[in-house]
Amino acid sequence: MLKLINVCKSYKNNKKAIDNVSFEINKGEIFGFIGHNGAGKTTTIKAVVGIHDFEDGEILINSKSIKKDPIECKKQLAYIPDNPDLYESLTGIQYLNFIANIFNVDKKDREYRIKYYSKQFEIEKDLGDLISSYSHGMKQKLALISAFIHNPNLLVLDEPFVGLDPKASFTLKEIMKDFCDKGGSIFFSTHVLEVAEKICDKIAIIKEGRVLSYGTTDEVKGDGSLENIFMELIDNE
Ligand SMILES: Nc1ncnc2c1ncn2[C@@H]1O[C@H](COP(=O)(O)OP(=O)(O)OP(=O)(O)O)[C@@H](O)[C@H]1O
Repeated sequence: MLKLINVCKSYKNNKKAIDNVSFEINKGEIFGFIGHNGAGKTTTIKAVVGIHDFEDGEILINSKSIKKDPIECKKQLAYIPDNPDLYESLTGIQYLNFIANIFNVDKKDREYRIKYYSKQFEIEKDLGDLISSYSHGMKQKLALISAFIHNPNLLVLDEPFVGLDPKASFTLKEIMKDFCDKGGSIFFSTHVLEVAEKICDKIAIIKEGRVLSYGTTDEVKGDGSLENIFMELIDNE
């Protein structure tokens, strides 16, 4: 579903933010991307979703190149950044309909998905209110609901658990598992190692733009905990 082959990106200062990053996410897999602050997670994510160009390598979404076929790739995915900018002067429901319009989602499907996900995240009764009146967590929930509106094949989430209360975090984990059980794929970054260890099929650990470890969760953590392996790799490499 998503394949990165030796992807390199530098910013204007010529320092490589990501260096030869390669990994693959298959249909039905949850993939956790972990690394310290400034490791290159957001840069990789922005390259995957077509926001950042990159000098070398290739990124394929469902076998299509994000460089050569960006529209087809973007139709397949939904991306939620770590600090989503929503249109504050719209109500929640107006925003969700706006996103549904962009992706040409028909009335029946959008109504069903809006109802289903807003109920799951318990913001059904707030959808008529202006986004400017929402708390940080409510905005995060609205952004997450918008990601499911067009039933994407690939969900790309940058730090999706930040700002969510424990109940909403639990709900999101359940929704992520359900989404992948139905054949979707998820690529997400996180600093919450317990969550990664619990829900991910595969994990990559990145440091200073290079992938230090990559494989199934069991392969990456071996006999230890993910936290131990992470600390070891980050301190020693
Ligand atoms: N717009 C930019 N211009 C120049 N350098 C940048 C830019 N964005 C990121 N970088 C640099 O690229 C490297 C990777 O940053 P990135 O934001 O990808 O890290 P991250 O792993 O997402 O970090 P965090 O966990 O703090 O969000 C860092 O050295 C950062 O300073």
